[in-house]
Amino acid sequence: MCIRSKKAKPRSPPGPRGLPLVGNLPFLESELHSYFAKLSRTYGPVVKLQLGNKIGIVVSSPSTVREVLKDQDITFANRDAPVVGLLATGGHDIVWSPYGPQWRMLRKVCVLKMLSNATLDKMYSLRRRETRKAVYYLYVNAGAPVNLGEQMFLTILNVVTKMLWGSTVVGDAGANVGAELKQVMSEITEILGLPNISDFFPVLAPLDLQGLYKRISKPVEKLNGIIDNMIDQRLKMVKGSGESSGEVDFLQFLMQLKDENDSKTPLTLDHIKALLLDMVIGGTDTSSTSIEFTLAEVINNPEVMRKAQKELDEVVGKDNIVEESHIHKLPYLLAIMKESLRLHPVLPLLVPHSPAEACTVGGYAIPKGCRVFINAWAVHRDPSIWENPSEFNPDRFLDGQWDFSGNDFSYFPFGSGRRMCAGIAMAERMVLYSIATLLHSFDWKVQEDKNKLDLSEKFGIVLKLKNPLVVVPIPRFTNPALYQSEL
Ligand code: HEM
Repeated sequence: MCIRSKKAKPRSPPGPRGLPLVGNLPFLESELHSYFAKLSRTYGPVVKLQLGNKIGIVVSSPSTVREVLKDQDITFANRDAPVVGLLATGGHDIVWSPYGPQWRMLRKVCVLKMLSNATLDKMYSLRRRETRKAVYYLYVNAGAPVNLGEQMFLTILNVVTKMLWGSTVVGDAGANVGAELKQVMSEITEILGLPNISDFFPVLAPLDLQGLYKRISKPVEKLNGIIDNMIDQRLKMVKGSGESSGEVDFLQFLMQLKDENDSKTPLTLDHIKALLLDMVIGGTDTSSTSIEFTLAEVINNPEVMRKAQKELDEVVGKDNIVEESHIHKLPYLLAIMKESLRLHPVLPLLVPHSPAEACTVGGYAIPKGCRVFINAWAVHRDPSIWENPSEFNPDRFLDGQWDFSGNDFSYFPFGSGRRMCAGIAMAERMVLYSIATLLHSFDWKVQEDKNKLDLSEKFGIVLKLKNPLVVVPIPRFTNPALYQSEL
């Protein structure tokens, strides 16, 4: 229910003046998250922007975020889908579906079945294998600078795609698909991150003035081709004519679910394709970028690295390798992940929400259908909430006061409420297991000509490090057998 005052008509939120027709569009800065934080310091926790024909609302205090994501959760459960985003998934996926029966059915399949702890447990061997391969690669290249961000992206991409269709493609075919996916995904995410006139002036959308729709069409077509091919191969396997490694994967599971067809809202092939896309696009870049930021922060804070390695040595030992079963015994490591996601929430403005009806937030009028940016990045660095907010200090999370549940509106890196991240369980496993393995297996040094790593951020659909994380791994184990690719 929307909260409406019966007395005075609520005022429009304050915000910077714009130009006729285009409004504030020409003044948007490329680092949107820090620009919005600056506006909030001037205009307050609810700011209005005129973005062409569209109204943008920036929300950036715990109490106003709570009004949006908790008190009026249902009203704000819609998305304002970008034109190019809809082209990629046809609107059949979770991320861009409007709040309704289709979204509910997809989310249920995803959270309760595909990404449940039970299913994720069954897939541990896949995550382990890919992580061991990465460790071996780093060992072989020890002592020399490696692009750790790129390595982590490839590792997570392999983990995610193996979980999606690992037993569908076997051998070299899998590696080729990985390389092709990396290419098309970087093209798609780059275009998704660019402001598009078609979103701000829907009447102009058919003209595609910046050519973004045309540009994204090619990689989207390729991505669809890859996924169609996976589905074809899986269908052939069902008929008994394909190879299989014997492991269960999401695609296999979704095809079974489609055939069972026991829901009022049936799962179609279009849904399956769109769900796979959500997992690849939504799951890979977010997780690998978090790993990258976390390692970069730890390397810049040698005392944190020392404490993390001490904890790992005590729990895992130095003549053993990290397993996922160790993770719950590593509270300092969890505090490191939380602190990294506080300083660098990889979706700093979440995914834009949109109210289904006019309502009020912070006492201001919020029009139906506007684009709401929830500035998690600004809340996570608010000095009235966090002591020395720009300092990387995992200790602040050791008392367990904040978690990933989204119940506290001072800390919500995965969002909160109905539309919060559907992949938290998987993200937590992949990120913690990777950073535990990287810190346990290696010491990390910056390149000789540098004292510290530059942690400047670059805004995009996913917040990234501006400069690639190039660092030097130094093996910690005396027994070289612990670095062999698969133990
Ligand atoms: C560290 C890694 C990750 C972070 C920080 C993260 C964060 C987020 C955030 C902030 C949202 C938007 C919440 C909102 O708009 O209110 C989101 C949505 C979503 N995430 Fe994640 N995510 C991560 C990894 C993953 C993974 C691994 C998957 C799946 C494999 C995933 C699947 C999704 C989906 C499907 C949505 C859309 C939910 C909906 O609209 O109902 N995410 N995520």
